[in-house]
Amino acid sequence: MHVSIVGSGYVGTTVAACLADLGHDVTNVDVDEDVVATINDGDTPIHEPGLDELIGEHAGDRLRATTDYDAVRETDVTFLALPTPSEDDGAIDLTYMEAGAASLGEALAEKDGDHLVVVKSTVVPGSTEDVVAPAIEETSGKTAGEGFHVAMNPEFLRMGTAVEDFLDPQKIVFGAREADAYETLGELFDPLVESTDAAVVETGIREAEMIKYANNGFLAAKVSLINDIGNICKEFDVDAYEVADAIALDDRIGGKFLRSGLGWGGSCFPKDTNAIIAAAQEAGYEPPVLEAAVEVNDGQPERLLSLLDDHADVAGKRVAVLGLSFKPGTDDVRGTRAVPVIEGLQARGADVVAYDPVATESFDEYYEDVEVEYADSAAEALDGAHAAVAVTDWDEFAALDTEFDAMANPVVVDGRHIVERREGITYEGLTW
Ligand SMILES: NC(=O)C1=CN([C@@H]2O[C@H](COP(=O)(O)OP(=O)(O)OC[C@H]3O[C@@H](n4cnc5c(N)ncnc54)[C@H](O)[C@@H]3O)[C@@H](O)[C@H]2O)C=CC1
Ligand SMILES: O=C(O)[C@H]1O[C@H](OP(=O)(O)OP(=O)(O)OC[C@H]2O[C@@H](n3ccc(=O)[nH]c3=O)[C@H](O)[C@@H]2O)[C@H](O)[C@@H](O)[C@@H]1O
Repeated sequence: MHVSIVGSGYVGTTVAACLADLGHDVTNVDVDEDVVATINDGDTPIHEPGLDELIGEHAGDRLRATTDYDAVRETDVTFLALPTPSEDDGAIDLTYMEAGAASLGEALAEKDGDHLVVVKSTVVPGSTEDVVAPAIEETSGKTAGEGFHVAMNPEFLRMGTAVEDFLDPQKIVFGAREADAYETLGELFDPLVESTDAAVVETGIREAEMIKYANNGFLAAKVSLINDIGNICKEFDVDAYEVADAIALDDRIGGKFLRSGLGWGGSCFPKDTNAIIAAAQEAGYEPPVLEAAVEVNDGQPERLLSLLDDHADVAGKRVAVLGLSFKPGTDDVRGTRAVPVIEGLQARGADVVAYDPVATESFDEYYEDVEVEYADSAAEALDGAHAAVAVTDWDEFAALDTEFDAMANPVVVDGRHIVERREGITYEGLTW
């Protein structure tokens, strides 16, 4: 099939390269000329394992990129993989979706024949039909359900394993109204359904939109619940990781997403929990469990710092921060817990020196206002430090050993259950 994908960030680029790999002819449309040039050169604009190989293989053949929306007319289906950030109050900001839909509508105005528009972005229930479709109608002069059709296909990939997740999904959700839309989506994803155990869920558009928030909300709340339990464990000198290993044996609970500590960050859990809470409030319902999940999450960095206060007065002292990315395996720093930790340390008067294996540059660019010294290695960060805090669970932090000997005061507060306890250091775990 001929597919266009509007927006070529983490999701749009991954989906485009994977659909090309499944045999489709794919065009990425993005407003960013650098992103477009990078893809056409056979390179990846984002860092994801396996993505460079796929783009290298298919660019110039079944995969291309352009800034020109007119290219969508040559395709049967357009996915919208545009950003859906938060407003100041946490509510979803749909301005990118509206702008993309308006440009798409202008291009479709001159297309004869049918076109399917699929919202891939995470949007609150109602957005596809009440915001995206009218924006396309306005500039195309066509009517949704006649000149073009809309559908919703949420994405569940994780950063760091995006290609693997897309090519081996547990479920594929098609939200649509008409049989034709299910059929087109079915045809598009058929190679994936045939080659994996993926379940296909055919549902309504609003249900598809909500499934994405339910998925992320459930996972975020699961981590907050284990953090809540972990905080209780800490009060009673109980190891929350031993408790988690035991409850994981009950398959109604399961063993995933039970790592307690500093809590969730990233570009999606924080924004999506806030967006669905704001949407629920707007509709007249206060969701207490999701609100509590956010509250527990927001409290974890300060709990870590208060444990540090028990062991060291860091005013005027060098403190090492180990890890800047929001999770290991990525240089993405959006929503990272490193920010509240660093700000809390600086509020205590500490001189922060931070180290991350890959995310130093992105952190420095993304958080221009956060002033820290960067080290080239964990050993350099620890050298002369009066305390260290572990923020990201990079494997290399588990291997640290004699590097702690160079600390001026060997206190380690671990927010991720990653540093090994050893002789000679005062070790404090956040929930164990
Ligand atoms: N990043 C992730 O792991 C996941 C993200 N999502 C959702 O997917 C959506 C997209 O997220 P990301 O890919 O992370 O965003 P991103 O910020 O990485 O990429 C967005 C791209 O859209 C482009 N763009 C902006 N306005 C445009 C316009 N008017 N026309 C054409 N291109 C335009 C930007 O230049 C950028 O390349 C969001 O709703 C997000 O919540 C869903 C699952 C996973
Ligand atoms: O909507 C999205 O963008 C994506 O959000 C998450 O993916 P991602 O943000 O890449 O990262 P996760 O691996 O889910 O981790 C999120 C955060 O939770 C934290 N976490 C995760 C698991 C755990 O046990 N404990 C824990 O603190 C991680 O450190 C990280 O900060 C979801 O897992 C994806 O399914 C979803 O598509």
